[in-house]
Amino acid sequence: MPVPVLLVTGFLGAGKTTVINHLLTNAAGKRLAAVVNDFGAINIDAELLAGSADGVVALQNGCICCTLQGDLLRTLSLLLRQEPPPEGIVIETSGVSDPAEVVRSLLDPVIWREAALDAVLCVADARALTDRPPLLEDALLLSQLRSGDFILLNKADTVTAEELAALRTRLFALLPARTVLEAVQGAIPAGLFFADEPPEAPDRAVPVVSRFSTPGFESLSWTADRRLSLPRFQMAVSRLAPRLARAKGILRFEGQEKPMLFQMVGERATFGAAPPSPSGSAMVRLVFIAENGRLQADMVRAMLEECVA
Ligand SMILES: Nc1nc2c(ncn2[C@@H]2O[C@H](COP(=O)(O)OP(=O)(O)OP(=O)(O)O)[C@@H](O)[C@H]2O)c(=O)[nH]1
Repeated sequence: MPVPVLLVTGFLGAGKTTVINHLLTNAAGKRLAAVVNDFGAINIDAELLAGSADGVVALQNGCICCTLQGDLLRTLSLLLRQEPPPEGIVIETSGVSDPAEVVRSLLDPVIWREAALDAVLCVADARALTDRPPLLEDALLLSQLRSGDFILLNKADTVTAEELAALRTRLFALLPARTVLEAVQGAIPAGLFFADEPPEAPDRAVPVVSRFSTPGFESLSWTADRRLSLPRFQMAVSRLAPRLARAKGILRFEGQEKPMLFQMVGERATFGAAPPSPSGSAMVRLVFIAENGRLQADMVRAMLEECVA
C-alpha cells in the first residue's frame, strides 16, 4: 500500500506551516512525516516544526519545485525507509512556487507505487484576499488555487462572516468544483486527510449517514455483496462528484478478478490495488464524505444500487 501524500501549497504567509503543525499534532494516532520547504537560506520552518513529530525533514536552500526536486524524491525515499514507515506524508511547497511541477513529479508511476498523492490543499489568507481583491487575478496564486483539491480560507478570525461569504462567492465563480474550508490557526479537519479504510456499515443493507468526527462534515457508508458494473459506477460517481469532498472504497467490478482501491478527492478519481480485506467483509465497501446536508442517503443509495451488476 502506498503511503498517502498531502501537498500543502499557498501564498507566502498564508499559514502553511501553521496548518502542517496542526496536522502533525492532531493526526489521530497516525504517524505523519512532513517535508517542509523554506525559500531562502535560513530554515525557519524546520525550526518551527522541530519537536512537533518524528520524521520531520526540511529541504534547505531552495524550492522543491525546481532546484531541489531531486532532493524531494530522495527525501521521500528516506522517509519511506524509516522503521516503521510513516502512515502519511505532508509536503509543504514554497509560497513562491507553482505546485504543478511537484504534482507532476508525484504522479510519476514509480513514486506513486510507494507514496501516492492523496490531495492538494491550498492555504489562502482570508484577510489578504479581502483587502486586496486583485490577488485573485495573480497568476501564481491562481495556479496554486487551481491545483488545490481543497482550498482553505485560513485566518478566518481576521474577517467578518460577511467577508468570508463574499470570498466564498468569488472562489465559487472562479473554481466551482473545489471544496472550500475555513480555519483559524490552520485548524483544519484532519480526518479529511489520511482517512482510514472504509468501515463496514453496521447494517449492510442500508447506507448510513453519520456525523464525521470533523465538525461541518458528514459521511455515508455503503456496502454490497455483489460486484459492480464499472461504467455504471463511473457514471454515478461523476454525477455525485460535485457534492463530495472525498470518497474512498474497496470495490469489485464484474469481469475483474482483483478488488480495487478507489479514491476520489475533488474531481480526481483514482483506482489502485486494494489492500487485503479482513475476512468476512463485504465485497464492496464505500464511504463518501461531504459537507453537512449535501448527501441525501436515499438518493445516493438509489444511484449506487443501480451500479450493482
Ligand atoms: N490571526 C491569525 N494569524 C494566523 C493564522 N494562521 C497563521 N497565522 C499567522 O500568520 C503568520 C504566517 O503563518 P505561517 O504558518 O508561517 O505561514 P506560511 O504560509 O507557512 O508562511 P511562508 O512559509 O513564509 O510562506 C504567522 O505569524 C502565523 O502565526 C490565523 O488563523 N489567524
